[in-house]
Amino acid sequence: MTQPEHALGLFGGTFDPIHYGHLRLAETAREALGLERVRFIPAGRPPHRGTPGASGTDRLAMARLATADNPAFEVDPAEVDAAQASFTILTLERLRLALGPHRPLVLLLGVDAFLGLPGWKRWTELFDFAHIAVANRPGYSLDAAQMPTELAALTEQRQAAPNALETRPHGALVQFAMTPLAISATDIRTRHSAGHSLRYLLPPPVLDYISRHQLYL
Ligand SMILES: Nc1ncnc2c1ncn2[C@@H]1O[C@H](COP(=O)(O)OP(=O)(O)OP(=O)(O)O)[C@@H](O)[C@H]1O
Ligand SMILES: O=C(O)c1ccc[n+]([C@@H]2O[C@H](COP(=O)([O-])O)[C@@H](O)[C@H]2O)c1
Repeated sequence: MTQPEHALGLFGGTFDPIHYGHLRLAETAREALGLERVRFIPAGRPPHRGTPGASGTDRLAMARLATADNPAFEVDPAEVDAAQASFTILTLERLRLALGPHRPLVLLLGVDAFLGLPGWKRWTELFDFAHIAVANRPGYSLDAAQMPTELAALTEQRQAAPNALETRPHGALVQFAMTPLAISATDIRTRHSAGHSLRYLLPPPVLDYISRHQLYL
């Protein structure tokens, strides 16, 4: 009999720059959802937003610096290296092909990203490749009454307990609670360009990278 495979967390983002909100989300997901590892996937050309303030190379470098001290974290450069826009469905197709049909894959999203799901390319097919796990974020609510109808319907249909993630490779929707952190990359960029301190919002090696490379001025 084959052993069940451990779940892999997939965490995509523009990470412009990566901050403690991202890192805490990933660490909480790892622990709360029993993930073996979390793979950070910086978007090369993120859909549905303008060109990031830092290049893909810089955002990838910062993600590597931020995650280097956590043995359960890894960084996937594929979206930064790709020529095309970073559509999540294409990334999931690629990873499912590479990792085989049995491994549980868990796409990690903050609730703001989840609320935008109906605008994503082939969004209903995401569940054919992965589970989705949603974290709280200050300022956003998962209240069904405030969701687009199609998202509320999908939530009702797919919602499962976290222990469902290990029992099948894809298809479940779960929520998990992290310590609320009102940190955003937009706020970090704005503070920095105004000459304000970024200390304690992101890891010191990322702070150092931003200053050495004169980003977000
Ligand atoms: N403080 C936070 N708490 C919970 N989730 C977060 C937080 N910051 C980012 N996320 C989640 O991380 C993922 C990547 O987010 P992203 O890289 O766009 O960061 P951001 O801080 O929202 O950036 P920006 O302000 O540039 O939009 C998304 O799923 C988002 O919901
Ligand atoms: O696939 C899509 O259509 C799609 C649309 C918007 C965002 N995404 C992905 O969602 C993740 C978070 O996006 P963002 O803009 O909040 O950093 C990132 O991995 C994006 O590539 C994906």
